[in-house]
Amino acid sequence: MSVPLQRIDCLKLILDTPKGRGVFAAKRIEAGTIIDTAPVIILTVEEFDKYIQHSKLLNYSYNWPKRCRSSGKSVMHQAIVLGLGSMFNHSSIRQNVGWKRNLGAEVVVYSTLRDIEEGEELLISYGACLTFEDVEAKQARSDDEDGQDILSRIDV
Ligand SMILES: C[S@@+](CC[C@H](N)C(=O)[O-])C[C@H]1O[C@@H](n2cnc3c(N)ncnc32)[C@H](O)[C@@H]1O
Repeated sequence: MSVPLQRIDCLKLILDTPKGRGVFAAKRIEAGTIIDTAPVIILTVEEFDKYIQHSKLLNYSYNWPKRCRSSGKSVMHQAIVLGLGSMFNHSSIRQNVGWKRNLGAEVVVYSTLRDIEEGEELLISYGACLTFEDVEAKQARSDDEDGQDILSRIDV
């Protein structure tokens, strides 16, 4: 069995964003473009519970459903995504890259959800359960508080 590995070459890694390292477009990328195909390392439940969840690698793991050989039931595992897949930052409102697990090939395929302009960050959604404070949510809250502050000073 072989898996085609696709990655576009017009990307750059910026090291010092407010979210740490992040992937940016070095030129315009059209909607529907495959950005990367990232192989994963699937962890056993024990490996994750005993070691990985207590380490930095927790921040680089994805839920990975796997069929149990004996029961035939699907059991949720965790997988570490290799390469570029681990460098995409999260946005709840500005995500421009979608991702899909290919369970058989043990890869995650990332593709653009819309046209992305040169200089834009490539952002995915990690879902609702974040293990860190989202800088965008923090920014939105402080913008909101500034608005409330201005309103409270207006005499009506
Ligand atoms: C998969 S890594 C992404 C690459 C990471 N920035 C790095 O330098 O290794 C996930 C980590 O990036 C950071 N991160 C991603 N999205 C973020 C966001 N919206 N707000 C704050 N930190 C974010 C968090 O530290 C998170 O644990």
